[in-house]
Amino acid sequence: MGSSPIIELDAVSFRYGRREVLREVSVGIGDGLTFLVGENGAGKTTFFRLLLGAETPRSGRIDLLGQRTGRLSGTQLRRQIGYLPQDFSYPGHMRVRDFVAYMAWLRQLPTASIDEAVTKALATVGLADRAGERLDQLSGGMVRRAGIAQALVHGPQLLLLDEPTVGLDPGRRVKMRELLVELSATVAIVCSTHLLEDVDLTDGKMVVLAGSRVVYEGTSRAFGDLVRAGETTASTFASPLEQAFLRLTGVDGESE
Ligand SMILES: Nc1ncnc2c1ncn2[C@@H]1O[C@H](COP(=O)(O)OP(=O)(O)OP(=O)(O)O)[C@@H](O)[C@H]1O
Repeated sequence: MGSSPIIELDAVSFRYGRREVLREVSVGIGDGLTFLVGENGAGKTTFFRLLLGAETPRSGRIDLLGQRTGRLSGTQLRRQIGYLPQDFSYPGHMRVRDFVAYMAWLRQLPTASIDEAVTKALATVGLADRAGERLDQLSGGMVRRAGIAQALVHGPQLLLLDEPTVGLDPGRRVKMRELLVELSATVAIVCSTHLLEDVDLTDGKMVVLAGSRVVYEGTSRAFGDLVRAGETTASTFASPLEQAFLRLTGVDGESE
């Protein structure tokens, strides 16, 4: 994992009205794969919206790709970042290939390169053989993969994926994790999840959000070690991984 900071937050605070979401959060994210982990409502989507300039921090500084977020133009954002929103809505009637091509065109990829870029993006996510099908003919996991294809088709420097595993069964979540690990060799990825099973504990980095703070920032391997070394009794039903998470986040049971 490289050390160049792609995302840097310095003492960032944000609230919706009286609801505090981030309190003086400082964190740096570099190359490779980073999992942004937090319970429902922890602020993962808000974190992405702040990066994208869709929300403005109340205080603090956010640098993205070496520039202060507010100063990046819409065009720069579209070209350099690939985003898969959590509530990924897609035109079901469109064919997979046409949809990804349309998204490439929106990101202002030169027309002459679109065909090749779409073919490459669909092959990368394992959808080459479904390119001619309508999106509403795909399974949930395939739709998410089409969502990733549209996010990376224009060759961005950074992929922001908001809960790409939502609604997927355990087998498909494992496949998604494998895909992200593979992709992260060529593009920096921040992937949010509330499911610890999604995190690759052999590689990559983790940022854990809870109580408006970053409660863990480090490699996921070190988090795994922490888990194995921990002797918590947070919940007898939780796996060791969940126990460590519950201890860090101070939550024992369902939130919200
Ligand atoms: N537009 C909004 N106005 C007011 N409160 C909001 C708004 N959007 C989010 N919130 C609140 O801010 C907090 C953080 O929400 P956010 O969607 O960022 O969390 P999350 O970690 O992405 O959650 P989830 O895993 O459920 O998607 C929650 O308490 C949520 O209810």
